Amino acid sequence: MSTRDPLLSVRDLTTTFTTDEGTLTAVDGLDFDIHEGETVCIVGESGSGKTVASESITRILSMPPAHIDGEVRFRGRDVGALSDAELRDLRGGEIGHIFQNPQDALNHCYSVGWQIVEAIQFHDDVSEAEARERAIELLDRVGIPEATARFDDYPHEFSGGMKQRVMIAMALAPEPDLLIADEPTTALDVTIQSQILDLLEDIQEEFGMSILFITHDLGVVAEVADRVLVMYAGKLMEEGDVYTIFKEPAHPYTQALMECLPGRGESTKGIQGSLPDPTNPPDGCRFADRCPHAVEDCKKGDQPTLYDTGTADHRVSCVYYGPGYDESRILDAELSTGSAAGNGGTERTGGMNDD
Ligand SMILES: Nc1ncnc2c1ncn2[C@@H]1O[C@H](COP(=O)(O)OP(=O)(O)OP(=O)(O)O)[C@@H](O)[C@H]1O
Ligand code: NI
Repeated sequence: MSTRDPLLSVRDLTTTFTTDEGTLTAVDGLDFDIHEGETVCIVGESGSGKTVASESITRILSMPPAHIDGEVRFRGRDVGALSDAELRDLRGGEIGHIFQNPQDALNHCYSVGWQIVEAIQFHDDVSEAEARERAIELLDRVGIPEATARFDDYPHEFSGGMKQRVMIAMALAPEPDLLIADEPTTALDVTIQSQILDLLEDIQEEFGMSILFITHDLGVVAEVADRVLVMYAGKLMEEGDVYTIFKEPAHPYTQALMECLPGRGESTKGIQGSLPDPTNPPDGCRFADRCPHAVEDCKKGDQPTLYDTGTADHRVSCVYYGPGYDESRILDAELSTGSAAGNGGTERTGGMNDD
């Protein structure tokens, strides 16, 4: 990794909600960077805080109920210090967002063409005719057939995959430097899903933007990521480049996720047990209750610090990588379950998923 300044730098990001059950900590002390042109994936089970983390960056979350602490810098600018108007400019400009459900993000009362025109004009002072022309180019670029003819169609006249393409066109309209994509393909069937992933990849190359991609699907991670952040119960458990994460997953949680990989979709059996109560997280490692390797130290104090594994830019929050422990116990345990990355259908022996 180079020493150039990151495009986005997030430090000690902590987002809490006030609920009837008490303070719910959705994201707890998250640190990460995104460099220019890079695709960073946040992966983790439902409820681990992926969406809240990504929506805390540009503060899409309404505040209150959310309370956001920590530091977010975009191109060196302190995002936390921006006014509401500046935040709106940031969201409609340098940072684009696409969501799982284009249904919710598109306005049913306007043609898709005009929604893109609006997105262009929000950012650029161009004539309506020019914005219209650019909107058609964008629709064409994201693979809407007969873009000119479809400009005046309403969202309901598009299929799910086509609607997602329209959303991508809208997000691209202001030529963002960072695109935040929160489960953008989860609602789509597998064929359409891979077309959309290919589209995002092509567009990224063409526009040179960075992508923060959120998914619970390691299959998708393998396809799109340069670097991976594994989140669990609001904490960063492991980070590394995509090859390292798939070849040498270091955290028992990451290893457990890998084991769910072949059954992509509904058939995934998942990891036994469930996430801890976010209003009352346990001491020690948040995953300790579900971890086959947990020892007493894992249930004491704070979440372990992120230890270097010895592989470049690979860090893991697990006591076994700290002083006095032998990490080979974890790494070898992983090896014995066979290569998890994409071999498909391997029945595993022993451990977490056994009933
Ligand atoms: N507005 C809110 N008020 C209270 N709690 C919230 C709110 N939004 C999210 N949470 C809680 O924050 C935690 C993290 O939620 P988040 O949606 O970020 O998870 P996720 O990793 O994106 O999950 P999924 O894969 O299901 O999208 C969860 O416990 C969730 O219930
Ligand atoms: Ni989410």
